[in-house]
Amino acid sequence: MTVVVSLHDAGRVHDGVHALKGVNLEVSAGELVAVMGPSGSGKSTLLNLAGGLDRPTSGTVRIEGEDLAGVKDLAVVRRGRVGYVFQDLNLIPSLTAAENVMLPRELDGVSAGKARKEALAVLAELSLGDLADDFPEELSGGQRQRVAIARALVGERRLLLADEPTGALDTATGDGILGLLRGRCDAGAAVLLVTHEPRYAAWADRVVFLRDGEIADSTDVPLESAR
Ligand SMILES: Nc1ncnc2c1ncn2[C@@H]1O[C@H](COP(=O)(O)OP(=O)(O)OP(=O)(O)O)[C@@H](O)[C@H]1O
Repeated sequence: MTVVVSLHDAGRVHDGVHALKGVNLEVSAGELVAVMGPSGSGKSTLLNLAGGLDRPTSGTVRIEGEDLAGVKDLAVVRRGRVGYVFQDLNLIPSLTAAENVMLPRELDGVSAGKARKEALAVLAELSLGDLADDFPEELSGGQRQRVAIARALVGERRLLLADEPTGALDTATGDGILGLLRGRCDAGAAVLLVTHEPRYAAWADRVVFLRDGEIADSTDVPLESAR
């Protein structure tokens, strides 16, 4: 299987705090890896490095074989290859749901017409088709969460990163989101999912446990689990 993202001995120091220490991790196409661990163990830092939102202070991060240390503008790598669902939803309040989802594609040079078509298709997949022209403030918390997820999924990105994507959602909707991530994964994406919930980790192929910035354990999830 093609390795989509790899961290080699990757570390990140924030103001003297070792948020991540010498982490080695590879996620291949078709693989969903759940990242678990106590608060402050480095889960978000790991996701930020894997997605090129932040650079390591030691070690190497590669996305589809490309060493990010040699990339001047990480935004280009992110927009084209990485979908990221943030903990805070980060929707732009002055744009409709569809426009929020279209934005990363338009920034990539896709025409407005094509970007809208893609956005409407993903929104429909997330049962948000009727709300495409609503603004974030007109949506419920759960609906906003799903729009943020639609924005991460649009455009066939090879690497999807989700930081507690089910946080504001009820169990049924959360299961729906996991099903979607799993579907993208089975279609060839690599997915890294931070979650505190074992029921969601059961959808993963592998669970990585972080403690004090290090991988304390890594376990393959048996196929007969919740999936
Ligand atoms: N920008 C920053 N500046 C200073 N310290 C930071 C920064 N980001 C993270 N840290 C520190 O790095 C460590 C790891 O943080 P991180 O957010 O990655 O953990 P986490 O496992 O995602 O936590 P949580 O589950 O609470 O979100 C913590 O000690 C945190 O205080």
